[in-house]
Formats: sequence, C-alpha cells, structure tokens
Amino acid sequence: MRTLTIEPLTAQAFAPFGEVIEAEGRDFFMINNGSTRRYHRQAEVQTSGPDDAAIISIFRATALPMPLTIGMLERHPLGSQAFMPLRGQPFLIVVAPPGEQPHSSQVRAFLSDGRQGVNYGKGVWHHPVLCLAAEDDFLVIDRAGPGNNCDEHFFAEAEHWLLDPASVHRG
Ligand SMILES: NC(=O)N[C@@H](O)C(=O)O
Ligand code: NI
Repeated sequence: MRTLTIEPLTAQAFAPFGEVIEAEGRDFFMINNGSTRRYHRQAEVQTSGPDDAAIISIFRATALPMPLTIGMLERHPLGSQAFMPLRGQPFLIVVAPPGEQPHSSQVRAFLSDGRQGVNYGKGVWHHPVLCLAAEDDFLVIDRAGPGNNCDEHFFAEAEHWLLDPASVHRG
C-alpha cells in the first residue's frame, strides 16, 4: 500500500482545500487600545441557504491507531468546516479537491504544528478529524441546517493510502 507524504501545513500548499488559520507570520491590526492583535478574517464560514446557521462546537477526539489506512473521505456539500486545535498539539489533515468523487491520486496529507487550524471549503473531501495525541480538543465552526451535509466516499482497496506519522521528516 502506498504511503502518503505528510507535508508541512502552509497557507499556500493548503489553498486548493481551504484556509490555514494561524497567527504566525500573518497580518494583524491592533485593537483594544493597543493590547490585542486582531488577525482578521482569515477564513469565512460558508453556508448554503436562508435556514442555515454557522455554529461553534468542541470536538474531543481520540487518536486512531497509527499507521492508519485511509480508505474513506467525507465532504460537506452545504458548508465549510473549520478545526482549531485547543491544546496546542500537532494533528494530521488528509484532504482531496472538491468534486463529485475524490480521486485517490489527488489525496494529500498535512501536519499542523498544533498552533495552526484549517477551514475546509464547502465540498472539500477530508478525513474525519485525526489527532495525534491520545486525546485532543478542537473548536469546530461549521454549518447546521436542513438537508444532508455529509457525503462519504469509500475507496477501492487498491486505492487505499497508508498514513504513517513516523514517515514525517523531522527537520
Ligand atoms: N461528523 C462530523 O461532524 N465530523 C466530521 O465532519 C469531521 O470532519 O471530523
Ligand atoms: Ni468533516
């Protein structure tokens, strides 16, 4: 089985899939009488209809056994979904470009340093949250409303990828 290359998470590399939410190296302006930096509007919450709401949740995730076989991806066709780590722990992101189905050849993996979050654009294929610590908390901002907002795609066995954190080159 092919092993996914795990790339460092950067705004540029992740651009086909959405935005990276981070303070490091980003523009800001001062607010609160100079006591606070505002790293303004790094992403937008995408919804689809007048009855939709942008909601804020906490996901408490537990680690899946690694190395992990990536046999499926999901997408949210009606809205974006953002994950911001709350404990400063690195986590993994596996994505593929939006489209009717994900193409195995286009699956990519990224490693957040734990201070970076991601916002998956509407319809972007992604694996459910993948924490590396035994347990991790994420602030999740996504869309609630009528209709089905979660499509799953299961790859044929020959199209499976192996996700192995040990394969990350620690520079
Ligand atoms: N199902 C759910 O809310 N979680 C997934 O969308 C996910 O990306 O983790
Ligand atoms: Ni999701």
